[in-house]
Amino acid sequence: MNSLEGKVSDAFLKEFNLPKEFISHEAIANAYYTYEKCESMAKLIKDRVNFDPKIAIICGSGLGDIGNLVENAVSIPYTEIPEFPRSTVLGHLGNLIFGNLSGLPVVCMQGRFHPFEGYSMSLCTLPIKIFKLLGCKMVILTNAAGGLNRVLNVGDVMLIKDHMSFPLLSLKNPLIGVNDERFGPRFVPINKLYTKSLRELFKVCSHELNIPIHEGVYGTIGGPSYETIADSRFCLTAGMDCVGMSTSHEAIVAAYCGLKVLACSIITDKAPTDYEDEEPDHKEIVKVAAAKAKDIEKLICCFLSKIKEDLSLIE
Ligand SMILES: O=P(O)(O)O[C@H]1O[C@H](CO)[C@@H](O)[C@H]1O
Ligand code: HPA
Repeated sequence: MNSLEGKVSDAFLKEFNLPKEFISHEAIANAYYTYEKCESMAKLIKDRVNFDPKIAIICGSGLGDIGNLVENAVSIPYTEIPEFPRSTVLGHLGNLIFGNLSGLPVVCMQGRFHPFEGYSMSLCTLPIKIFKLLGCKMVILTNAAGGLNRVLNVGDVMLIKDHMSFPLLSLKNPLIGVNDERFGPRFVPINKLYTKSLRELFKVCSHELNIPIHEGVYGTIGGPSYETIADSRFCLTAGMDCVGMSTSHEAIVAAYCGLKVLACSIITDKAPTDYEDEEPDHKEIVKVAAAKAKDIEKLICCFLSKIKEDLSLIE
C-alpha cells in the first residue's frame, strides 16, 4: 500500500462500491487532493501573501530566472506549503513567487513536477488547480525540449500550437477518477487548448522584439530516459516537432479548470535521430535553457503588457 492509499476517504471507496485494489492509482491519488483540500491550501497561500494573481507562469528546466523579474516579489518555498510536492530535478528551484510582471499580478512557479519524479499525474497538476482557486485566469507554460524537426535549432523558441502525449494517450491522465464538477467537467475538449488569439498576440511580440519564433507540436514522453533513435524517428513521423517530459498534462488540467493556456518551448538540444548523434545531457540542457532564457523572458513580458491592455483576452 502506498502512503496515499491509506488516506483515501471512505466516501470515495463507497462511491465505487469496490475494494480499493480495483481502483487505479491515478484515481486514488486524484481523490486525495479534494476540492476542499485544494481550497484550504489556496487559503493558506493567500493568507501568507495577501495577493491576487491573475496569471500563473510555470518555469521549465533552467528557466527559473523568469521568477527573478517579478516586482515586489513575495516568495514561498514549496517546502513551506504543507502537502505541496517538492522539486527534485536540477534546474527547478522550488519556489512560488508572487508579484507584478509587466504591470500584471502573477504567480510564478520556479520549478515544476514531472511524472518521472514518481509523482502521480494529479499531483503534477495540483498547482494548476490551486492557481485556479487563487483566482488566476490563465497559465503560461514553459519548458526545455529536444528539437526533432530539423528546422529547429538549439536556442530557438517554439510556440506550442498542439501537443501529443504518450502518457495521456495511454490512460495516464490527471483527470482520471471521480470528477468534481466544481473544478471542471467530466469530458474536456482539447482541440482548441492552446488559445489561437493568445498565440497570435505572442507572434506580434515576436515581430516587435525581432525575436523569431517557430510554432509547432510538443510531444510528451514519460522519461526520465531520453529517446532511442527509433523513438525519435517515430515521434517525428507522428508529427511531433520537439519532445520533452512535461507540459501537456498541465495544459489539460488548465483547460479543465477553465484557464486559458499559452505554452512555449526553448529548444535546448537536438533529440537524436541518427546513430552518430550526441547523447542529451540534462546539465547541458539546463545550461542552454538558462543562457537563452532572456528571449522567452522578453516575449512573456511583452505578451503580458499586451494582455494588460485588453484583459478581456483572458476572461
Ligand atoms: O519540461 P521541463 O520541466 O522544462 O524539463 C525538461 O528537461 C528534462 C530533461 O532534460 C525533463 O524534465 C524535460 O521535461
Ligand atoms: N528529450 C526529452 N526531453 C527533453 C529533451 C530531449 O531531447 N530536451 C529537454 N527535455
